[in-house]
Amino acid sequence: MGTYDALLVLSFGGPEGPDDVLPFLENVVRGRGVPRERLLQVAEHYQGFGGVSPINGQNRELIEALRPVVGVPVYWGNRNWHPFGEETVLRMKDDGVRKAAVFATSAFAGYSSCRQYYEDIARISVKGGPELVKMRHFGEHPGFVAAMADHVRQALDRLGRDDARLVFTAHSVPVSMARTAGPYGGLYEAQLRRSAELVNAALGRTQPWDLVWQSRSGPPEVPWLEPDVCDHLRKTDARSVVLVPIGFVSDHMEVVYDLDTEARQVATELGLPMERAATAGVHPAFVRMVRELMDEPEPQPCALTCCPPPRRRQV
Ligand SMILES: CC1=C(CCC(=O)O)c2cc3nc(cc4[nH]c(cc5[nH]c(cc1n2)c(C)c5CCC(=O)O)c(CCC(=O)O)c4C)C(CCC(=O)O)=C3C
Ligand SMILES: [Fe+2]
Repeated sequence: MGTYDALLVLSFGGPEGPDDVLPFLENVVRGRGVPRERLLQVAEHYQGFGGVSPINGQNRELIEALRPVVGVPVYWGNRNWHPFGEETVLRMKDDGVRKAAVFATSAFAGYSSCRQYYEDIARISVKGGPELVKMRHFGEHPGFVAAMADHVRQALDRLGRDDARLVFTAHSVPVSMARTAGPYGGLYEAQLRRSAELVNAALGRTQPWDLVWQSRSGPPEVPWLEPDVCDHLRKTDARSVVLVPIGFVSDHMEVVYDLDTEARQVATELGLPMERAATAGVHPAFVRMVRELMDEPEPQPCALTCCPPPRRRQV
């Protein structure tokens, strides 16, 4: 059994009831200069779903699917909500785990999607506890691509039209963060484009596709990646659309609110036929990919200079 004696699924975390919502959001934006109005607005998105983010259920399902496949104990820890990574690592230490593979539930390069997970690992690591080895980016891995391609195919079938345009979406980030992603910059967007191209190719499609952004936050004067998915739907000349949330590995709040609620409403207003492809979730090819990542030679950690944290406004 490889070099790892456990797997740690390291994720974002999400609220599990109405009273969790604000404390969770405060954890997310601690020291990040997200305006209070945005926070309250996002709180409403969560309250619309009974204060429960789908992300925890998705992670529980993923972990159950991983257990029989990875052959070592699987642990779960989050950055922003219970079970916190800090507590999980103490449990791993008690259990005598020596060296754990860390699967961060985020596929691409960038501060929010990669560096911040290294920061989590540094923060939660304890003396005498397990060594935590973060697996590499996987957005271009054949397992991720196969899972997404399958889900796009299913969405195309549901749509039942031959004029569909694939509109890939990912979480917007500040332009400054996109510029400094990866060792040479621009890697978040570059990896997303390659991943989208691979999914398109796996489907045998040669039609053009789009990559657009969603879920922007931050103060309005700070530029974030554009166009926003809803603006894009208003402008597109496509006759029908499949939204493909390539930037997310499971159907969490950004997907069920920003796509299935907001973007859906725009499409309905426009009379634009639209389906949303499922995220990778617990697709068998995606689950197998995690095992394959664990069997690879131990990855070199990203250089400390890549994907630097954004400069924060003083608060
Ligand atoms: C690139 C990226 C991913 C994709 C990679 C990955 O999947 O990791 C991602 C995922 C997620 N983001 C999530 C939730 C939130 N993100 C926020 C804020 C922000 N995200 C950012 C970026 C990203 N975020 C950024 C640059 C900010 C601005 C503040 C900051 O610089 O940090 C805020 C604060 C409110 C708001 O501003 O919207 C919330 C609540 C959830 C959980 C959803 C659930 O509960 O189901 C998930 C999976
Ligand atoms: Fe986010």
